[in-house]
Amino acid sequence: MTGIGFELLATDGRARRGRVTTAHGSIETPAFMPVGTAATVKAMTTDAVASTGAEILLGNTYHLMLRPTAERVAQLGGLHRFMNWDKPILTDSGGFQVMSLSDLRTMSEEGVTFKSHLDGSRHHLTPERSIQIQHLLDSNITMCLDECTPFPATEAQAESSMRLSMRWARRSKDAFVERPGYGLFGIVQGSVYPELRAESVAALSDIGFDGYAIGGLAVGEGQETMFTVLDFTEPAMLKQRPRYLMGVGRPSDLIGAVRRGVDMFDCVMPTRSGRTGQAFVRRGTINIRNARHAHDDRPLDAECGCPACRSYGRGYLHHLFKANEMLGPMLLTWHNLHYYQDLMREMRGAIAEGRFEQVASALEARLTEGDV
Ligand SMILES: COC(=O)c1ccc(CCNc2nc3cc4nc(N)[nH]c(=O)c4cc3[nH]2)cc1
Ligand SMILES: [Zn+2]
Repeated sequence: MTGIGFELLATDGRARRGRVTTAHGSIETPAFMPVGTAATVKAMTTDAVASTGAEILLGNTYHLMLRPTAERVAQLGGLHRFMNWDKPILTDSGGFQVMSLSDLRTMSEEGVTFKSHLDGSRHHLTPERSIQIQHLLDSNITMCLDECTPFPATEAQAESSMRLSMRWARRSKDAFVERPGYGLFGIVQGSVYPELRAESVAALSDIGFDGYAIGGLAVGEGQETMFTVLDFTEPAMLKQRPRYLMGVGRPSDLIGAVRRGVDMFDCVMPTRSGRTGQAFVRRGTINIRNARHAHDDRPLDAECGCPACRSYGRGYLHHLFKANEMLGPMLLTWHNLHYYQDLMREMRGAIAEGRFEQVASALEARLTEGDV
């Protein structure tokens, strides 16, 4: 098998149950990837991440090229060895992070030049350099360097941005070193415009990739627009290849996107909001810092089997956050990741049994019960 493998095991409507196979193991889909930006899923050991059921992590080219550099990670055995995670890793290519984190950046046909948000040093990222960095990291799934088209964008702006990304996709593919168990994903752009999305899907399919990400979403367009874009983009995408919706999302986003044929997800939501005291539970969300949890001895979610819910009450978690104790962010991060994996596992089972719509509607109905 050169590249990565993908088996489509079952479908239920447009929802898909599949399996991605890589050199570091397989991933059951639909799958959620915890974000491990700087070679760590913040506040979690890799054993803790594995205990939630996660089978693949996301790393970031942008952060790791700045610190400690890709060459240092390679020198120390690659990202798997470096961070003690022996399962698959996907790395984003850096374009999105440059635009959202660095300053003084200039875009050209060649690539993007930017100043580090850490120390102001200048850096140059091209498709070729991004692919080389992800190779040095020993990433199982490499992402093409693209431009995430800002939202909103006029059709002309979106067209020009998407076509640049398609030229960069060709250069990324030419720079990628094919290895069994390692793959390269293209990224569909085109903002909210059906013809541009279709042109991008066709361009990437002609080049040929191991999987196809849907980029340019979760950039402030809102859930309804995101679903509309999925509704007209997904049908044109190759069925025998994984689809990855970048940067998504909240539980209701995941349910709606799985319903529309997405196989893979990543988002900082469960980890970043966990650190600020927001817990995702089956009935909605809980802000543990709210005074009404101070005397409540119930677990965050009675149906959750995570270490936080098994051993601690809301009153204790409330105390930890009020006292700014580091165990607070650790436990809420662990809970959120565990809940996200439970949600994906429940959807995988439902698709396999042909009960997706029934299960998804019930999950969505419970979520609207609000802050509990
Ligand atoms: C507490 O939660 C948060 O702070 C928080 C912040 C941002 C997002 C949204 C992230 N959205 C997003 N990430 C993305 C990453 C991307 N990478 C590439 N290469 N190309 C893209 O086209 C692209 C689009 C994205 N959209 C979600 C949650
Ligand atoms: Zn829990």
